[in-house]
Amino acid sequence: MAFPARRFPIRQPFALLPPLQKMAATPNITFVTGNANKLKEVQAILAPTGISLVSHKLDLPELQGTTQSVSLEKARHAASILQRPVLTEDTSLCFTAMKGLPGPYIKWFLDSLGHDGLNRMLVGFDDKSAEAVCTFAYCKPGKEPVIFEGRTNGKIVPARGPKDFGWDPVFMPDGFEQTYAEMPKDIKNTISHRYKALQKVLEFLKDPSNLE
Ligand SMILES: O=c1[nH]c(=O)c2ncn([C@@H]3O[C@H](COP(=O)(O)OP(=O)(O)OP(=O)(O)O)[C@@H](O)[C@H]3O)c2[nH]1
Ligand SMILES: [Mg+2]
Repeated sequence: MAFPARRFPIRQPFALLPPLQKMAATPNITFVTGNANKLKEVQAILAPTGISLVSHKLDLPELQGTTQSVSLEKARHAASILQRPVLTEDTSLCFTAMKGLPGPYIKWFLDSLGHDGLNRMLVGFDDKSAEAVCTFAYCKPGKEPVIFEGRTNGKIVPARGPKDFGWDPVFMPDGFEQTYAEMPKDIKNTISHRYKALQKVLEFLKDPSNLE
């Protein structure tokens, strides 16, 4: 199995996960998101599989609750509006020192406080560790969604790198000296919370009975 060449500094041996494989049958998937950067990453990660992704932009209500409950409700809602099977995604950024907060509310913390504010939230704590969590949910209209989670551990650092995607500049994954924003996209897309969750989505999609 070919692995991407290492073109980035690492602090410790770190195994890159394998690229996703071409699928025998390639379903059409409706991915519902209002976030263009998420869509680009999902398209890039799924490219080797042959799956064709139809994207649909909906501004879905997001209930308060755990990462899982927010994801489940987003998927139920999207399937009910579009009346077809859908894939949705919700991303959390969980600070260990804050017992998992901001978690699913990271979007609002980031919008209000910016990168500097996210760092300042941790000033009183020695522990700067955080977990990026991606939760996909697949749902058919009227049925219960199935969820798939991917997690990547790292720490919160002063912003470094391009600022075009969310909190990427302040998240440095464990084993790397670069933030998500600084590292090449093809590296982020092989270690990220999103990549790990999509691996599980693909396992599920390989079973045709799950798509009926
Ligand atoms: O630096 C980042 N690297 C990532 O890999 C990543 N994935 C999501 N995000 C941001 O985290 C919040 C999640 O909120 P979120 O899951 O509700 O997304 P969203 O509302 O933008 O889209 P969607 O809900 O329509 O899919 C939003 O601010 C996203 O921009 C990321 N930031
Ligand atoms: Mg959202």
